Amino acid sequence: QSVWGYDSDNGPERWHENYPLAKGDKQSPIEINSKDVQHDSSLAPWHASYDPGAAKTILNNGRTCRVVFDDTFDRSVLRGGPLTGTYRLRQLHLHWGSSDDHGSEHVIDGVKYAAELHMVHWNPKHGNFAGALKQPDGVAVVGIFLKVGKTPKPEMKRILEEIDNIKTKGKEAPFQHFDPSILFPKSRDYWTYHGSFTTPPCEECITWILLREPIEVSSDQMAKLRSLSKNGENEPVNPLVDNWRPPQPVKGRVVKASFK
Ligand SMILES: COc1cccc(N2C=Cc3cc(S(N)(=O)=O)sc3S2(=O)=O)c1
Ligand SMILES: [Zn+2]
Repeated sequence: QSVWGYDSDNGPERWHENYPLAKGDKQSPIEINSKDVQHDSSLAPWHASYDPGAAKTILNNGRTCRVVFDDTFDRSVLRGGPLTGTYRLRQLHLHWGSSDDHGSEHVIDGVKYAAELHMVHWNPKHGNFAGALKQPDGVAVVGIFLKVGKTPKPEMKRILEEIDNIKTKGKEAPFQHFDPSILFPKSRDYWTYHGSFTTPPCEECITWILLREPIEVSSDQMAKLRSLSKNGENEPVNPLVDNWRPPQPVKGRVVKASFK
């Protein structure tokens, strides 16, 4: 049993026992209510320029399915939007539910999406990732909501095709020649606010950029994601589902919107 997880004995309500930052006042995710959002006309558009050759591997770490990228130089970068400078893409991963009616971490006007995809970037001006964690502007995460619909986005197929090779905890497979920007929806509209990792250690070093337009997946694709296991090979099957943290107190933070 790992120190933290999403079960009753090691889940979000108990993370603060080993990770005190979990009780901070800039925690993520949060519930976004459009009536409280402030349109900021000074917010610039954001730009991602990713090198498909930077993709390395896909892994099941027992808590999520993660694609890892080469971030040893400015190879796949995010800039603009609320960000100052260039942020390097390090990894992407997902959070999902046990059924299509929930699974996202951020909740928008009461709506929970079936899943939420996070693209994690860090600011190399802080030397390395560990250094970036200690800075309020150290990390930028682009969040994309996954909605179950009739016209699933074919670009998700590449990730889901790999699931069969990483069924159990600790499994890893090569994952190359992949440009994650194909996952972006048409609209570049976003919300942005300052928050934290949604998992321990819960550092408050993240500029969140949440895309307003969800991408569509099929119910079968969601079932594929739910076929991942938390357990290792030859251990009792423990489905990897509901790996999301519930919304945390906003504590006076203002969410800005790039759109009216
Ligand atoms: C010192 O190693 C560290 C320190 C801090 C975070 C992490 N990571 C593991 C969880 C985690 C959760 C992320 S989320 N859901 O907020 O986008 S991003 C992320 S991580 O960077 O891969 C590793
Ligand atoms: Zn995440």
